[in-house]
Amino acid sequence: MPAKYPTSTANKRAVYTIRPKDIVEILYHRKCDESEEFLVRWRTNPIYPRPPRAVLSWHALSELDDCLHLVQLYLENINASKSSNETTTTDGPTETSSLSYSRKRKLSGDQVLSRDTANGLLTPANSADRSRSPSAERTTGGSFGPRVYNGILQRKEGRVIAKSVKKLPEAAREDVVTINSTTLPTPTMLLDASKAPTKQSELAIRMRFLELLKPVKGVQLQNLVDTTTPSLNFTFVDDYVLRDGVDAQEPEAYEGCVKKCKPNMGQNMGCEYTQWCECLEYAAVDERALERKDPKLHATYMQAKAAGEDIDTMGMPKRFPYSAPKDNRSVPQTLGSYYLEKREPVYECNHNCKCGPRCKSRVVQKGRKVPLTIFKTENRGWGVYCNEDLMAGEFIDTYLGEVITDTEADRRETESGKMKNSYFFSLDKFSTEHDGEIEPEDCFIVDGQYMGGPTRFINHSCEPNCKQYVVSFNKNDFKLYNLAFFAYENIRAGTELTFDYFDLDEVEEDEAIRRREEAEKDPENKDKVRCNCGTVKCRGFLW
Ligand SMILES: C[S@@+](CC[C@H](N)C(=O)[O-])C[C@H]1O[C@@H](n2cnc3c(N)ncnc32)[C@H](O)[C@@H]1O
Repeated sequence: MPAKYPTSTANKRAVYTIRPKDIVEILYHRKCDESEEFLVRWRTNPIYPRPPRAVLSWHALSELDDCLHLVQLYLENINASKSSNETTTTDGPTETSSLSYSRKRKLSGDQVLSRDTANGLLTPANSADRSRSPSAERTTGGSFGPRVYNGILQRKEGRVIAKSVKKLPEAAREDVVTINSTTLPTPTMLLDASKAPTKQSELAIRMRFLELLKPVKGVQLQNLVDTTTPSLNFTFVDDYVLRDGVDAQEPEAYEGCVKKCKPNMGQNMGCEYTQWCECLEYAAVDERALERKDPKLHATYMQAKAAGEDIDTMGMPKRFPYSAPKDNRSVPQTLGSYYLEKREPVYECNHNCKCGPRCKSRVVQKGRKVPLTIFKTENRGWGVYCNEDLMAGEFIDTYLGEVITDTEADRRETESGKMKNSYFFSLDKFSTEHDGEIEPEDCFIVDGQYMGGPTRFINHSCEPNCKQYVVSFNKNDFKLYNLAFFAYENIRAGTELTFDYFDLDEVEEDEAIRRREEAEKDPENKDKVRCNCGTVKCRGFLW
């Protein structure tokens, strides 16, 4: 291991908390005096690239409290190098997916730092000898980076820096390892690091994630597979986070049902008569009821529908999206089978409506009611299951995240690189590509990578048990609406929840096998992300 000096400063150092913005990366770790320490590469001032501004220095875990996400990234790197010869799965925050309608998932690999291992010149294992002799360093060839040392930290101009090795007593300097910092960590260092303990840091990371998860009621974390934790570089949110260029109507401006709907209509469930409810103006027409009620209008409607023409359906009977609430509250309201199959947008009532809070057209807006667990899968990173049985049509939760413009989405995709997964979900249900009126480039995109809810951990399956639906509380806003997951079949408690990221129509088994075999044979596909959904209808690859 590198230098023995000066572990005695550990207590003094512990008062400092290091700022993430001062760190380029964490390079290496070791166990020292029973605690795990990390070798940090500092962001150096280009004008003073050498000490006293430290380039590299060792830090106790307690000093890295604000940088645990960087420690986590480092540990993922170590694990990836450990298992580089094994089959790896893309996992956690470092991967991506994309969801839904037209925007294709792009993705990719992870944020594991790639290194030019061929250039690894010095290793800590043998550096003790070399470290005492600058000439040893020279024999490694190449240009020399500043020395690596256990600097004594001091505070200066609001940042933590280390004193130059030259300021150490002569005797102590002898013990300081000197290596070329530009080529770290070497493969041997990584190998050594892979053997050093990580229990304390893993526990600290786990505790930090549980803190992040605490405000998310009814969601637990479970890992029976390994010691990892979902990315700390993630914020749980309970609503969309609107970014530049995305504007939402004020809820006061939503158009509600105000003319005939009343809280005490029919069975005291609010909107009772579908042809009167203004919120259902664009909802699916109940064709059988229309035929019964007005055969002439029905014929006109059917003709217009067959010709693909727009027709004003206000005043026609519509299909309610949800089953009626039961007195027995243990029976949830469910999405009707018509909507479940046809995937037509669901329009819920809003707070400007006169129907009141008990109205049966209010389900998604009341939020998640089912308890979920984010759990580690064997080969698909983190996934989600529900702790209770779900009925077909039961609402699970919405997909949340930052809502961004198409231009911003392009910028993020470019920035994240060719193989970077995106976690994008396009709000393009009403785009011209889907017979709507919004130009595709004007559609917003939900990016759930760094902000979102538990549904962001739901994995893909080519034969899913859940589906995503468009749910709007504001029938006139075609750009901003909710993406809601509903159970597509009865799902037993503890079964992983999945949906089809590509939202493809059902593919027959033979066709899926044909596609899979074709994809596997194509050498172009060697860099693609393999789908591990394990279903008979698996199409082979995610992207
Ligand atoms: C939206 S995330 C789902 C949560 C993710 N598993 C995690 O650990 O954060 C999508 C990523 O999960 C992984 N994934 C999802 N479904 C998968 C599948 N069927 N097979 C393999 N990997 C899958 C892929 O790495 C994908 O990029």
